[in-house]
Amino acid sequence: MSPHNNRGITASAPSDAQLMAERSKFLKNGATAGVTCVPFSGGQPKGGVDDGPVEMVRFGMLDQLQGMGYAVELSPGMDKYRTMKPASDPAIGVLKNPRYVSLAARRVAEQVREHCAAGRMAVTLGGDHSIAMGTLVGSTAVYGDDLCVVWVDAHADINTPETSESGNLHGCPLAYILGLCEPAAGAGEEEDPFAWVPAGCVRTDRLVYIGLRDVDAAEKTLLRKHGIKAFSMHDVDKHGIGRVVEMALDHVNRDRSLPVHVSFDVDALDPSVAPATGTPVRGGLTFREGHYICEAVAETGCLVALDLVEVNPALGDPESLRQTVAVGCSLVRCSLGERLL
Ligand SMILES: NC(=[NH2+])NCCC[C@H](N)C(=O)O
Ligand SMILES: [Mn+2]
Ligand SMILES: [Mn+2]
Repeated sequence: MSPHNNRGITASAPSDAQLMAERSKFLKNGATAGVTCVPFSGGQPKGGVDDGPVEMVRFGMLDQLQGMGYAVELSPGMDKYRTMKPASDPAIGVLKNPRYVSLAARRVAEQVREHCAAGRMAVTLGGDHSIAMGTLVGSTAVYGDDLCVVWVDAHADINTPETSESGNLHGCPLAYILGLCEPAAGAGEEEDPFAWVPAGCVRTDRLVYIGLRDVDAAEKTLLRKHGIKAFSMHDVDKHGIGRVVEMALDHVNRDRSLPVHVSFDVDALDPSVAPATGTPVRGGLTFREGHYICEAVAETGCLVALDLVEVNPALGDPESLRQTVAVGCSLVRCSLGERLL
């Protein structure tokens, strides 16, 4: 192809970076990915999910983003997430590792806030899903309650300390974010390590779920009580993923004029597609359905933050690990604008 147009003026093709900058409506530095790796497993009992980010990076995640034309700005000090575990962290009620989860999420919040404030696309690699408490505090600190959340998951992760049966905080982040938790009466940081989370920083009408199929009874009650929109796998079967994503975005962001944060739990995918994860549930999204969600959100130009969580390289054989890490990387690439054609 000739670089000259018919007026004889040299027209240079726009660079990938220019294309991306035009495509992201809210990012002043949309050609930079602000990546935060969070090797953290304290929100659930299985070891190994803390190796998720390292494995994704080893698989080439950052090089792949650079190959797409992104500059990568990596948050420093990821090893600190492993060493910041308090010496003593007894359960508070049913909640396990509450102080550790709180410390880690608080640090995530600061690192994500910095990326968002600099106008970068904030990409957070987990780690278990409790870290989304941090990512959402970070993104809403910059975008306020305009921020829309698309939560892609087999689970609703909306248990309160009162409703959680497991005591695992990766099942609770949205309850804190939406402000559904009773403040521990008169409690300071010691009784309520999550007092720093701005309750209600995400509005219940700006949250939408895709992929649900394992929701606790008390969580169903909460979803109904607060009128939170959710598209289960039943809805995906009924309408098809194309229609579901359109309806989901119409619900939170009808005019596609608000910033969007996608929190993608890899267990939303069917275990045949993403086997290496701590709480797999059969009957999940296909490979294409998962990618379609990411591509369709990318096309809106509204994405400002993405979490990719719950990849656990310790679970399953080497092929399960490879497959899950690879799919994690490709979901991130699609979300950041990789196109099939
Ligand atoms: N992020 C996840 N994988 N969450 C699973 C949560 C499972 C269950 N609802 C619980 O609260 O323990
Ligand atoms: Mn899940
Ligand atoms: Mn989850």
